[in-house]
Amino acid sequence: MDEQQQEQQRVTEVIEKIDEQKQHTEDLYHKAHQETSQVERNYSQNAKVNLIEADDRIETHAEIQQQKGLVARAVENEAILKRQIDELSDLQKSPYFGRIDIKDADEPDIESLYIGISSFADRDGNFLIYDWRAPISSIYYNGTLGKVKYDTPAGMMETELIKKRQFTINHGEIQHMFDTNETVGDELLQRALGEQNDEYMRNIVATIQKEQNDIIRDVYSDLLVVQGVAGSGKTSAILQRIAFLLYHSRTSLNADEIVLFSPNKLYSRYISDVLPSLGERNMRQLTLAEFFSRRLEGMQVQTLFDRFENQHQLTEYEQNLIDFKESQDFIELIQAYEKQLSTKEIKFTNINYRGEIFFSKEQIQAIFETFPLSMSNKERLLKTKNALIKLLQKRVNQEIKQDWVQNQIDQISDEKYHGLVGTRHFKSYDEENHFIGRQIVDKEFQIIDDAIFNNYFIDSYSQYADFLSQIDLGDFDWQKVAKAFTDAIELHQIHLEDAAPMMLLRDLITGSGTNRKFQYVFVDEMQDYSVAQLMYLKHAFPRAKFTLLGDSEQTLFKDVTEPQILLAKLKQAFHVKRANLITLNRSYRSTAQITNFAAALLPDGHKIQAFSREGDLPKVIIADNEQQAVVDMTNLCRDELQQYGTIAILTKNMAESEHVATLLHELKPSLLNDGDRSLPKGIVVLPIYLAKGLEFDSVIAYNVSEANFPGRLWRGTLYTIASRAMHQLHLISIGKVSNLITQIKPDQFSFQKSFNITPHKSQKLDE
Ligand SMILES: Nc1ncnc2c1ncn2[C@@H]1O[C@H](COP(=O)(O)OP(=O)(O)OP(=O)(O)O)[C@@H](O)[C@H]1O
Repeated sequence: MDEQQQEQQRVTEVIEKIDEQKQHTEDLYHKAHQETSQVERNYSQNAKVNLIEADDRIETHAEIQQQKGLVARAVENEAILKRQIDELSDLQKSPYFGRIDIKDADEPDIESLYIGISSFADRDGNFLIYDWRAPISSIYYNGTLGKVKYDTPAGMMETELIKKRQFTINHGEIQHMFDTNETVGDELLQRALGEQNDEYMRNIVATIQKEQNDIIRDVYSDLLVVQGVAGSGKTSAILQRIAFLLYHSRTSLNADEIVLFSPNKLYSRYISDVLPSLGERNMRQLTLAEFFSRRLEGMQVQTLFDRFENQHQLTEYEQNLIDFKESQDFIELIQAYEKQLSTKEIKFTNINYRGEIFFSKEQIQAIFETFPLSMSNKERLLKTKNALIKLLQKRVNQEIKQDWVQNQIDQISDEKYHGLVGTRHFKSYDEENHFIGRQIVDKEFQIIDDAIFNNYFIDSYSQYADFLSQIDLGDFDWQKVAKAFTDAIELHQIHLEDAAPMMLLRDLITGSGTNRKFQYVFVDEMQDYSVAQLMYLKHAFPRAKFTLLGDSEQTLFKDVTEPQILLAKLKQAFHVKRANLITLNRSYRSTAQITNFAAALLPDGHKIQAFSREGDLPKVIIADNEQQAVVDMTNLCRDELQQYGTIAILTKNMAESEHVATLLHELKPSLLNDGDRSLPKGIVVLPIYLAKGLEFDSVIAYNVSEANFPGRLWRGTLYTIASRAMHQLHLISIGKVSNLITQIKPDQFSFQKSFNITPHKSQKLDE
């Protein structure tokens, strides 16, 4: 038997064992299912017991609670077994993708370990497959043959790596198999990357590269910053990292304690399948807009999309002001302002009830002033809150005796009565009356209670305006800045650059706004976040370790910030000890021709390494007018559709996308906007900021003319557009092509004047 036959025999044997285990688990599952049905039946019968009979009530209640517990446990048990069956089914199709042969110094024999998506042991406890996240599996990703080290909970271990073998196994058959000394050989990666784009991102466990593995397995850093060029696998790496962390800290971390800030809803959907495909639950996902609007209820916070749409229209003064408001210095000014706030400067406001003052601001301020100055504002406010709650309780007790409450008690329905009273017993009528009255008033005054609890007696907006008006720095007219802020608030609007500082000020004064539950915070596309926003996130999740990923070159409409400078800034701003910067320079998404073209758009693009997957040169098509561009795009789309599943026409803004979609209506393209949650197949038209983090088989960049992409501030936009393409890239220009492109060496792309004319290299691009 040759080696492949031997390996195939093992695969077949392992699959048989998996099958046995699966059948056994399925039996257990059916039993569990019957048990669940039984306890559910018991529960519904018990729940029907007459609850009106007072004597039975308490007993029934206890019984129902017990039954409820039983139902929950049975359902959970069933779900665990179902998950195991799913995992075994996945393993059956492709039980593993790697093999390492190792020899420990004190062992005479060589041991062969097979690595797959999850562990599998036979009935005698022999591991037939090791989970890719197990300590020993790191050798597969990190090590070259010879002496290797790997980290375990018991410390560093050493062994000798004798062989590394990779497999592609499909439906139980070995398709390819080869030995390698590299991290993970090019061959497997070539195959993975050559495939067409899917609706969902795939996991990359079989082909994780060494530098990606460093990101995935970092359990030490409090702040991990990843600067990775477009397509270098940042998003892939964080998802595998989450799966790794969940495995590594199985008993102390669950998926609900991890939050990922994602750029948009399309992206959220695109990545949603990776963790389930690895047998893990998804983490929480939020966009920055969602996070802000939850914390600033009733306000319309400017979205990042709105910012992108309008940024290029800003004057230099306006842009400078935004930059300053988004800086660490500005956040420090807020912190200093809050520290020195005197009692008189705190902006109290009335708590109203049904249009009338319930607690006046003077009354609240007077209470606040009764607490000693030696306390911090935060402590004094907490005490004020408690005092207000006591006063409210007093009012509740007085209110119970009012006619309106007594009237409601007299007219109460049986159902409502039982809802309020439950299983309680009362010694007297008065006691019962007081109890019910209290419930009614409590409910009525809930809104006041909420207002106290949420610190609505502090006018955070006026406070922030006050802060703005007293700044004495830079060339800005701060009185005007404060007025513009207040005017926007009148319309329930808040600019993006004001949101984080404003919330921070509110939280610092009131001692609120922090969530200690989250252990990990991930931010993808970090270049779209300001330092002020990131500092606010750190404040909001004080216990969490942060992983920030991005590409400074994909900054839209702005100059880039060097990653080292950003790390230094964040390290200082976050007050962390263990910060780590990992740089990824190899790009996997696109063919080498597309990556090299995209890299050439950047001044220091030479550091970007293309993965050696060959394809066509990107093509610039010059149309004389819009009509001709439409003909070109139509022909192009029809051609590309023969070969590819998704073709994206990317524009620089929404208005342009709408225009293009109208022009191409015959092709019935899907026009995507901010609210879209899924990516259809076929032709899609969308602005680049909505395509962040996404990729398409074929990309058409719309109108890359000098008039549409003038100057260096558009460089990042063009680079981001070009780097979304996996297999084909076309760039349509109406008239003279942007200088950002014409400065590229002519052998890195081809061009043609009109779609049906054969390309002619000597033709001048800017003719
Ligand atoms: N080790 C790998 N094995 C297989 N595929 C990989 C690997 N690394 C990256 N890829 C693929 O490369 C593409 C780009 O990866 P990903 O989207 O994670 O990159 P990114 O750095 O987040 O990109 P961008 O910043 O441009 O959005 C994806 O299709 C991903 O599956």
